[in-house]
Amino acid sequence: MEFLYTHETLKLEFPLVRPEEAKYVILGVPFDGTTSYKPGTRFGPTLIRQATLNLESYILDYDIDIAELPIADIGDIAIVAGDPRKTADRVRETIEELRRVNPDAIPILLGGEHSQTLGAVEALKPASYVVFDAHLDLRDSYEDNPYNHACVARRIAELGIREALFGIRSGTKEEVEFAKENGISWVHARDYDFDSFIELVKPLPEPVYLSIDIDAFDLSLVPSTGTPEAGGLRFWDVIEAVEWLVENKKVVGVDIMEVGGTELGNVTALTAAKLLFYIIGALAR
Ligand SMILES: N=C(N)NCCCCNCCCN
Ligand SMILES: [Mn+2]
Ligand SMILES: [Mn+2]
Repeated sequence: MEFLYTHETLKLEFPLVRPEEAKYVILGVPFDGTTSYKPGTRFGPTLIRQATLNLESYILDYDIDIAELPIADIGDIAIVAGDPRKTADRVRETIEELRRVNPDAIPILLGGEHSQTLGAVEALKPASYVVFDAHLDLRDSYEDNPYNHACVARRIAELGIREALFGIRSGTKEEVEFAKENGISWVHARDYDFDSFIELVKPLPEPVYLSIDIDAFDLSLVPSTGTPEAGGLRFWDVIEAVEWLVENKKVVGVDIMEVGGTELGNVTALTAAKLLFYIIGALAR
C-alpha cells in the first residue's frame, strides 16, 4: 500500500514484507526543529537504518534471526519543517492509516525529535506510557512552544495516560512538582535498577506504549543526540527492562527517538540500531 505522507529511504539489513503482512512496521520521523543544543536528529532514521548494515540479523542470546520475521519499513514521514505539531499530525494519520489495513502490527518509530512521540501515542491510545529518557519532558511550554520536545511527557500525561519515567537526570523544579501533583513516577538514573523498573511498571494498566529517548543511555553510548547528558544508563539495563515489559505487558507501539549526528556509522546510530534489533527480537520471543 501507499501511505500519504511517507517516502522510501535506505533499506535495512534484512528482507522486508509489505505492511499488510507485517507484525512490526518501521516508520522514520526525521524531524529536527525544536532542539536547543545539538542539531542532527533529522538524520536519525537514515543513520539508524544505515547502521543496521553492521549488525548480524541473528541475535545470539535469543536464538532468533530477525531476518525471518515479518517486518515492514514504510519509509520516512514527509515532515513539516519547523512545525512539530503538524508533523506529529502526520505521524498520527500515518499510524491510523496503518491500523486500518493491519490493526495488529506494532509500529516502531525511528526519530527524530521526541516531540513526534505524541503523534504515535494519539493514534495508538495506550493506557500507559513507559519512557527511558535523561529528561522529564514535563514542561508546559518551552521556547514558546507547547510541542517542543521538552514538553512531550506533559502533553501525553494530559491525555489521561499513566506514566513511568526511567533514567532521568535533568529537569526543573516545576517539572518535579508537576510530576508529584499528577502521580507521575520517575526514577533518577543514579537510582535505576531492574527492581525499580518492575516496581513502577507492574501496576500500570495496559496497553503500554514504550518510548526510548536515546539520551537515556550513558553519554559514551550516545554522543550524537540533541541534548546529551552525562551519567546515563547502561545498554543491558535497558534491554533487560524491554524484555520484561514485552513479556509481561501488551505493548502497542515503540519508538527510538533523538538519534542524531551527521556521520554514517556514528556511535549513537550503532547503539540505536542494536537496540532496534533487540526490541524486535524481544517482541518476537
Ligand atoms: N527534553 C529535552 N531534551 N529537553 C531539553 C531541555 C533543554 C534545557 N536546556 C537548558 C539549558 C539551560 N542553560
Ligand atoms: Mn531526553
Ligand atoms: Mn525526551
